[in-house]
Amino acid sequence: MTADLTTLSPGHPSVKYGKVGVLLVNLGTPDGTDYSSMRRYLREFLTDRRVIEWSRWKWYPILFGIVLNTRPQKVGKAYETIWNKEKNESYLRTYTRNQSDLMAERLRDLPNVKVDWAMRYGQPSIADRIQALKDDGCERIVLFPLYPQYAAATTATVNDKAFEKLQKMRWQPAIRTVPQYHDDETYIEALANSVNRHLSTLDWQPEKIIASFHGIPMSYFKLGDPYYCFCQKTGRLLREKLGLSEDQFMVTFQSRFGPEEWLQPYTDKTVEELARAGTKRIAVLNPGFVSDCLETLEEIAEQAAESFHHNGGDKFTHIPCLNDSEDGMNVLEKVVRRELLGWA
Ligand SMILES: C=CC1=C(C)c2cc3[nH]c(cc4nc(cc5[nH]c(cc1n2)c(C)c5CCC(=O)O)C(CCC(=O)O)=C4C)c(C)c3C=C
Ligand SMILES: [Fe+2]
Ligand SMILES: [Fe+2]
Repeated sequence: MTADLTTLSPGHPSVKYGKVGVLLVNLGTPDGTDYSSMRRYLREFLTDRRVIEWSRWKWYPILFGIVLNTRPQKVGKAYETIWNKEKNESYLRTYTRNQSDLMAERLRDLPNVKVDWAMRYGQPSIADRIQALKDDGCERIVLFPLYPQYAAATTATVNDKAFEKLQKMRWQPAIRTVPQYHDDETYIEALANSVNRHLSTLDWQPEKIIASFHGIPMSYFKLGDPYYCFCQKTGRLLREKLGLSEDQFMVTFQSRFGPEEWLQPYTDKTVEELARAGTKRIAVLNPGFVSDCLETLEEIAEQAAESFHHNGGDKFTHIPCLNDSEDGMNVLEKVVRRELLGWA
C-alpha cells in the first residue's frame, strides 16, 4: 500500500456489521472468436438500450437483419489478432481478473472485505457475482464500474444491471456505486508516468501525443451525458502534468459505430490528417480504458498505426493502458478505499 492512501482502521464499522464485497465490473468480452460466441456477445451488447438508444422498431430490423449477420465474422477476425492465446481469452478478461486478484492482496489488512469481478456483457455476469458475494455473507457491496469517465452507455448500464438483480432478491445487500474519477490526482499521475516511462524506452520522441477516448454519439452528449466534459478534463490535466503545450497534445474520440455523428475530432481521421499534413512521429494513449482491449490493441495499435504509416507518417507508438501495473492498481485501490470509507 502506498503512503498517501487512507487506511480503514480496524475499528471500522463494517468489521462490526459484517462482510463488504467489492465488485470490479468491466465492459465484457466474447467467450471465443468464433461466429456464435461473437454473435451472442454482440447481441447482448447491442440490445442494451443504454448503448443504442434508438427505438426498438427502428433498431431491431437493422440489428437482426444486418449487423448480427455480418459483424460477428468481421469482429471475430479482429479479436483473433489480439487474443491472449496462452489463456485462450481476451486481454480485457485477463487484466480484469488480475486486477481483482491484486486488489484482494492489497486489501488484506481488511479481512472482512471480499473482492470479485464481473462483466456487463458475457461472463462472469454481474447477477451471478452479486449473488456469490451475498452468499459469502456480504451485506454491503461496492460496485465499481471500471470507467474513469462516467457515461450512460458504460457506468449507468453497469448500475442498471446490478439493480435489476437486486430487484429479484428478498434480502438485498446495500450497494454503493463508484462515480467517475476522471480528475483524480493518482489517476492523472499514473497516466503521466505511463507516458513518460513508455517514451523513455524509445530512440525517438513524438511531435504530438494523442489521448484517444472511446466515442459516443453526439446526440447522447446533447441529451446531457457528461462524458465529453470528463474526457476533456482528463486530457487537460494530463497535458498539464506532462508539461505539454496545446500544440503537442490532442484529445480525440474513436470507435465510431453506425451512421450518426459521434464526438469529434475522430481519432482515425486525425491520425490520417496529421500524417498527410507532414507530422512524422506520434504517440497515442487511451486514458479512458482501464485495460487494453480490442479498441486499443486492434483499433489503435494495429489499425491507426497502419493508417499513419500508409499516409506518410514515420514513427507511431501506442502507449499501453494502466492494466494491472503497480501505478494502475494504486489508482483502483485509492478509489476503492475512498468508497469503503463512505461506510465508516
Ligand atoms: C454502438 C454504440 C456504442 C457505444 C455508445 C459505446 C460506448 C462505449 N464503449 C466503451 C468501451 C468499449 N467498447 C468496446 C467495444 C465495442 N463498443 C461497441 C459499441 C459502442 N460502444 C461495439 C459494437 C463494440 C464491440 C466491437 C465492435 O463490434 O466494434 C470495448 C472492447 C471490448 C473487448 O472485448 O475488447 C470497450 C472496452 C466505452 C468506454 C464507451 C463510452 C464511453
Ligand atoms: Fe464501445
Ligand atoms: Fe472498435
